[in-house]
Amino acid sequence: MSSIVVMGVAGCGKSSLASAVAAVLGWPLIEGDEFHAAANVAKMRAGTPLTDADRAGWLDTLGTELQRHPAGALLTCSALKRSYRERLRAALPGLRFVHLELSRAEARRRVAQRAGGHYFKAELVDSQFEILESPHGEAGVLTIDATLPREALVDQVIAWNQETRA
Ligand SMILES: Nc1ncnc2c1ncn2[C@@H]1O[C@H](COP(=O)(O)OP(=O)(O)OP(=O)(O)O)[C@@H](O)[C@H]1O
Ligand SMILES: O=C(O)[C@H](O)[C@@H](O)[C@H](O)[C@H](O)CO
Repeated sequence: MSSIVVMGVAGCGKSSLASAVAAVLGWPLIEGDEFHAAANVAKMRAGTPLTDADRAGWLDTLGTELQRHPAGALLTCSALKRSYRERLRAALPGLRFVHLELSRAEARRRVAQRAGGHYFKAELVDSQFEILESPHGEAGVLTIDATLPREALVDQVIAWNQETRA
């Protein structure tokens, strides 16, 4: 089992890191945000955080996507709660997670800067931190400082992948 989920709050750099790692490894990239139901996107656009029930179907869809790539894939998914990660692990036992750790202030700054037409608004950032359960201590987890330059993040993930790949 080799797939990796790049997780963390909005703005932590999941897409940026996962696409770079996918390119190095030659693995497909699954952009989790592309699989939200339209109702979820509308909710976030309106500034309302998603609930566990809103995320359940989304996580199941992502589990199915992971199963379609048995040779390994990179998935971006906030995966903020332990129960969300367990739901993904249920689809793919042994799934590994890279947690991009970022302060609330920096997450707010990045999301506000990106704002434009993006559906995820800066005022939703607090709600991400309110439910975040650190994956520290769970099996198959690498936690990294999301403020490092992207090249340093990529190097850490590539080295860890080699050490931990089954
Ligand atoms: N290592 C980094 N250092 C500084 N800025 C970064 C880094 N990685 C990403 N960024 C910037 O942070 C912002 C968010 O990046 P990105 O879209 O990759 O995050 P994300 O976690 O996928 O966000 P979301 O889940 O909200 O889509 C972008 O403006 C990006 O340029
Ligand atoms: O679980 C969630 O609340 C969502 O996945 C969010 O994290 C957003 O989709 C994403 O960050 C948008 O930029």
